[in-house]
Amino acid sequence: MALRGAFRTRCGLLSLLSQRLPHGNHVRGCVSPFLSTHRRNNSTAPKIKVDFDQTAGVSIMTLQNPPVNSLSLDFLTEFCSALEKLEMDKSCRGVILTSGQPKVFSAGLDIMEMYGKSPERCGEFWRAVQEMWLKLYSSNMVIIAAINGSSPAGGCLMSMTCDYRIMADNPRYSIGLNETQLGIVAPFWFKETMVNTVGHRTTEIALQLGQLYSPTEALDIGLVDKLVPEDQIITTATQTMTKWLAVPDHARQITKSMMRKPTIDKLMSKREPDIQNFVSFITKDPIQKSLGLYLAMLKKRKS
Ligand SMILES: CCCCC/C=C\C/C=C\CCC/C=C/C(=O)SCCNC(=O)CCNC(=O)[C@H](O)C(C)(C)COP(=O)(O)OP(=O)(O)OC[C@H]1O[C@@H](n2cnc3c(N)ncnc32)[C@H](O)[C@@H]1OP(=O)(O)O
Repeated sequence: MALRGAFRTRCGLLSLLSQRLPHGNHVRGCVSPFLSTHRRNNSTAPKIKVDFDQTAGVSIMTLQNPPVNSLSLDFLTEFCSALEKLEMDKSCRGVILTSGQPKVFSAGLDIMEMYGKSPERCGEFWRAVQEMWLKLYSSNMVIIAAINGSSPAGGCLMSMTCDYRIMADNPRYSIGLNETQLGIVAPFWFKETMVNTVGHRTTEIALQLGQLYSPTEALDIGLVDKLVPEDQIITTATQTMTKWLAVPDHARQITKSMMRKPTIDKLMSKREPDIQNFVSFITKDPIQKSLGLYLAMLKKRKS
């Protein structure tokens, strides 16, 4: 993908931005003309499809927020509500997360939710992002990601909250926390989720470079656990789920909690300051300009 190439160049968008961005304070509604016509998915169709196999005790949650499953406020609200229902249903012991969109698992946080929005709206959005992470990372259910497409930034975060990650073996797909490439910063709980997944040193390199990995590279560093041909991703996830569900729930759940609790507690105790940090950071002029340029680049590479 052309964009992946751009992400990997040292003299990419970020250095361009550092040369061009003026310093400034808060911004309101700096929407550039091209964005006013930016196609949005305002459909009221369900953004999550849940197929529950009662016999197996497993649900498949299919993300269907076209075109790229970006994590908008509406999407996150619907996702959290669907996950909560499954969590409360004792007959559901496992969830497979996958995408109904071609080539993309999730494009990450919806950039339009962070661009030209009021501080109040940004705060509401960030609370929903936190909620998604908290619900997934602390779930008692076994959650397996069937990553059937690219999964940058928030999409990678979502995948990393799962207990096991199976990715389609397609070199055109990529996964990673590429926030710095947008001129933004992965917050501490994104960082800690990655440290818990691939270790400190790999995370240090990955986050500073905003690195996106091919499936093979992701497998090498342990960002995903298994690669399979795309048409085998759901059968492999189902087989893997059977293995995980063979372990007594209470023992597995206590172990999972023991591994994840320190990170969860840290966000729980800092939720409000984390929202304030996000709002004050994202509404700054240079950050808004950086996001605007990134959106323009996304748009331009299509033409
Ligand atoms: C003291 C300091 C403290 C600092 C810390 C404090 C706070 C932290 C601050 C900020 C944290 C923010 C964390 C952010 C996390 C994120 O997730 S940001 C999102 C990052 N996502 C990306 O970079 C992905 C960009 N997209 C792509 O690379 C590609 O779209 C693709 C996913 C690979 C799919 O490619 P393709 O199939 O070719 O599709 P198109 O590129 O043509 O896209 C179709 C349309 O979708 C639009 N789009 C794509 N991604 C997004 C997105 N994430 N949000 C919104 N819209 C998106 C794209 O522009 C196309 O639109 P049009 O059809 O042109 O209208």
